[in-house]
Amino acid sequence: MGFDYAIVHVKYTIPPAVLLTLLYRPLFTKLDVFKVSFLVTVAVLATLPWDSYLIRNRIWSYPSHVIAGPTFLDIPLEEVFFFFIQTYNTSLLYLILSKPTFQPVFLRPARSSQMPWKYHRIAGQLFLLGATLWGWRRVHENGCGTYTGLIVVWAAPIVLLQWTLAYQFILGLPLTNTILPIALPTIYLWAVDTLALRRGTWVISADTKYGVNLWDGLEIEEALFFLVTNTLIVFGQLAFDNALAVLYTFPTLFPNPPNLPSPATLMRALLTSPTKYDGARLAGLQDAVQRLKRKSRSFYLASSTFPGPLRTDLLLLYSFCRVADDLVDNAATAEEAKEWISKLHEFLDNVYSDSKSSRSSMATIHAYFPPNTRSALVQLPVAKLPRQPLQDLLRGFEMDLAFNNLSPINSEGDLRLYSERVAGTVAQMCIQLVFHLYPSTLTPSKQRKVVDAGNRMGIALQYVNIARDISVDAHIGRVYLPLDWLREHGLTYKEALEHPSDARMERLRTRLLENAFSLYEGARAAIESLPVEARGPIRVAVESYMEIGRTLRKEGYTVKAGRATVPKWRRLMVAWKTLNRRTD
Ligand SMILES: CC(C)=CCC/C(C)=C/CC/C(C)=C/CC/C(C)=C/[C@@H]1[C@@H](COP(=O)(O)OP(=O)(O)O)[C@]1(C)CC/C=C(\C)CC/C=C(\C)CCC=C(C)C
Repeated sequence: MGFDYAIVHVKYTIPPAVLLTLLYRPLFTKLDVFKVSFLVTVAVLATLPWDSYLIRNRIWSYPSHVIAGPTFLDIPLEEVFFFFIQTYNTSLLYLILSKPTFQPVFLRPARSSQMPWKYHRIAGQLFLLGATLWGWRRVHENGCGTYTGLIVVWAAPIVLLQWTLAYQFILGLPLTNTILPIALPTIYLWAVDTLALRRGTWVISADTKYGVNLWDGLEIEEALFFLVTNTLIVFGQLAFDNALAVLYTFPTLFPNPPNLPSPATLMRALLTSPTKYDGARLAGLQDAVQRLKRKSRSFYLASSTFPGPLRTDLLLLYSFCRVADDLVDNAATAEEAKEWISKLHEFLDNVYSDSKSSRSSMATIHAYFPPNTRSALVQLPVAKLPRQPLQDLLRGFEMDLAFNNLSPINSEGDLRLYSERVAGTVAQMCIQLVFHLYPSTLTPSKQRKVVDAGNRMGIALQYVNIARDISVDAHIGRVYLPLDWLREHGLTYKEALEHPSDARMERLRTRLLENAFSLYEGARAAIESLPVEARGPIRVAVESYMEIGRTLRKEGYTVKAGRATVPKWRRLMVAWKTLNRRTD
């Protein structure tokens, strides 16, 4: 009896598990727990009979002085624990590395005659079939290729199934989602194995191995075993995510998908032919991701912390708000801007009208809006959003048009109304989307209170936005600071437009930021009443933006294109701290 194998765990497998858990803990959703538990269960169940066979046939063995003693199906418990912890560690690494990627946009729609990567699929299948036959022969020969053959015969059919179901996803995703989560734990386990074998923790029988080392101390069979098992785990995660992407991306194929889908539902999603994928929806999502990436670094970072289906809806909402705002802002004349707003109102009339068909809405979109904006309108998740905040948002844009050598913002009340319309509404819609996806246990009146707090938070964010953009806005003939504030500081509207960096304007910026932070302080506790899946991500979205306000309050901040910017490393720090923090 000994503890060498247990010490390998204490030294090499448990510390990464703790580290990865701490890193991913704030983002760990119920769906992640379900996914990891499912894979761990499958991995342990699939490995036990195989490993038991290997041990009983003395392909490998454990000297009695290195294991504690208890076994299950002749497998030392330390080894059973290894299957569990390896699957857990590799799965968590995959979850962390794949988090920044919005995976649904890597689904490929296909026409029946033209399956993307058809030949890659066939080549992969032939290779894995060939490998299985090759392994089978090595096992039958019962010579030095036996152990390799047993690894291949056991793993290749499972990889073949995973490949057949998810090859498009596997081939399309960035390498950070595929090769990297396989390579990192494999190399790590190769290093651990080198140390363990050198110390004789486990021994491979000389008769059933090739006797070839990848490097001194690492047998080729062991190297293959870790590579193959990590591939099984990551491909398992990818197949699972492929199913989730199909399930949550195509409401016409899967209306109201459950938050925790059953294996049967997942299989149905995986078996859905790519010819049925809605190409327009995928294009809309791709446009939305690119739009967010280009236009808002704060919300782009925050978006990756949201769970999949909520991320989809928020991206589509962002895309609509951005397109509408840009159409109005980039219009050459006030007349043109007004026309865009009335077209957008007509769009809302159409999509919220019971009597108009979706075909007539599409016709309006095609007749009125430029091609590069259409996907944002078509994909707006209207079924999950009330009409009122969208309409108020357009009324906020209308207020922008009233700037004409004059300002429509006379008082602090006007500023608040404007900010409520352009940003309070956005916050209300974000919360509606959260409640739609993750039904809350709060009473309707408490839910309304949360929406009200969200509204105030939206106003706070808009104040920060205005404080950041004083110079940029002055260049386009707008000063959003209330006229009575300007008067209190002896400034006329014209002076404020011409001298946005005047010391008095700086004092007004400080006053606006104070208001922003006081609204923020009053509203932030309500985030903790949101469904648990949304709390951390909403905190990140809010804090990443408020960090711009904190930067503006410090002296000597960096300005890019006339705007204060927060360096990437600081945005990441804020996101990380925020995810781990709780407001009281
Ligand atoms: C994570 C993610 C994808 C979030 C998307 C949020 C979203 C839908 C944002 C829409 C943004 C937008 C283009 C709106 C049009 C009107 C506008 C310009 C509003 C200002 C945004 C600033 O964006 P940006 O800096 O890119 O704008 P400009 O370059 O100046 O054009 C706003 C400041 C509004 C943003 C407000 C929110 C995102 C609301 C945040 C509040 C919550 C999520 C609720 C908090 C909940 C509680 C309970 C307190």
